[in-house]
Amino acid sequence: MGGGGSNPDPQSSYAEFRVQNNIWGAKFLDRTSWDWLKGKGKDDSVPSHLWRIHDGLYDLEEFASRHPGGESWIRITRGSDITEAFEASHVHPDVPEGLLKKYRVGEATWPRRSPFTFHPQGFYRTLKKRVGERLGKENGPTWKSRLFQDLLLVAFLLAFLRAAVTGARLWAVVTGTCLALAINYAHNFFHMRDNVRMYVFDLSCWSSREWRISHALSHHLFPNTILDAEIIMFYPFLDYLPRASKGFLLKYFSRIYINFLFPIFMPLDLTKRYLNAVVGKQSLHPENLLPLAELAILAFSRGFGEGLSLWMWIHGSCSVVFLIIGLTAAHHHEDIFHDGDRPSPDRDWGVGQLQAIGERTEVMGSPWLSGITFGDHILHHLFPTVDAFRLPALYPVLEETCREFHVQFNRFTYPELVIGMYRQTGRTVTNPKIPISNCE
Ligand code: HEM
Repeated sequence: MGGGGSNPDPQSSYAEFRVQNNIWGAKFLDRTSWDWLKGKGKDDSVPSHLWRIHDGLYDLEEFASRHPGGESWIRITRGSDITEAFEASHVHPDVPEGLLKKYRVGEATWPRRSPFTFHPQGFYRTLKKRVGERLGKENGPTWKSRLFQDLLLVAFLLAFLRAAVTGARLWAVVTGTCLALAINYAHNFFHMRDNVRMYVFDLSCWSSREWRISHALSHHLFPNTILDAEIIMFYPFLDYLPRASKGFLLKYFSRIYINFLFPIFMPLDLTKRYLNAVVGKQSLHPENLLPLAELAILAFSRGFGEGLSLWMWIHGSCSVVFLIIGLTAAHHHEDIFHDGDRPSPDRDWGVGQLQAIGERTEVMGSPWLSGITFGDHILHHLFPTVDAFRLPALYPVLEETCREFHVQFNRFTYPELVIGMYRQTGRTVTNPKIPISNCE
């Protein structure tokens, strides 16, 4: 990252190492969420049996199984710095912070590798306090939210049955579209404490368990930096970072050919997961078998060849719809911070989030539309455990705090973000102007 004294050194950072050495071919199977976690642990230099939060070292082994948010969040992050995850996950921090004291075993004497800070009087902590007060005790899913997820699931199941009975490609495409919308919303649920609706995500070729790492712990906490696993998800086909070394193909043609690769990205991820399971590099969990169960149903009703073809149409369409919505949702535009651009002098984590996100004006404040198109993105990034249906009520608090700290959040129309996304793929020059500043 450009600027900022405690930033990770790009040359030694595992994330950068992965971009340069671990992309494709023989190393293809190594590029997983679990590898990102291992790399982060290496970068953070935290003893492998402990967890770091701010400058404290904690032994959370015994606490993990009692963690109200779910055991896995704690287990998978052992041996790393979880400051950002801890701060962002607890909108009511009093109880978690009180509990922490019990598990403190030492002091971390080396600086954090993260570029971000959480000053008690800074932007994020101030905003979080106000948001906590505004929400009251409740931040989990509302009944409307649960109903919405269930309706999206039912739409997928009905379309799937229709495709299985008729064998029609059109119904396979409708099924894939319904699936993409259902998993977009299911992403709201995998950020929360463990719950059954988060597994809707696993009906697709993605895995909620892996996305809790590559998306919740990586992308969400370090958006558009080299610590963001999603920023290099499409490398070497596409590179969103403004690098001078970008070759001719990446610079001029990736914006064209990437569209033709959309249908295969999600099925490729599933293939990688299964291959890694075969070679013993990762284990499969029951929810990872859901796409296979879909294939079995289709093969049973249509025969293997036609069933496989339908399955590919469903997941190819899902991949296209999901990626079109996801890539144009909020993060890629030339006026949005990408690693290498000059960051704001205030390294507050919340300000960093504002710099790396653009809000789409068309869906802002409307959870029914935002939920299926990754809208209300800024508030969702800042408070990922708060239900999508509770976010619109938080805009007045966000706006008031932005005014007070002299920061603003980016707003774009959808066409601006689509055009910006394609232009960003060819950007080679870093942005010296600070997109959002509260210091100059
Ligand atoms: C990797 C780090 C962590 C992550 C990602 C995480 C995630 C979560 C999530 C998703 C929830 C549910 C939030 C909700 O429903 O509002 C939660 C709740 C909670 N977590 Fe964590 N957590 C982490 C670390 C910790 C630690 C270290 C502690 C304390 C030692 C802790 C204590 C709690 C408590 C007490 C709650 C319940 C809070 C409430 O109901 O208001 N968490 N956590």
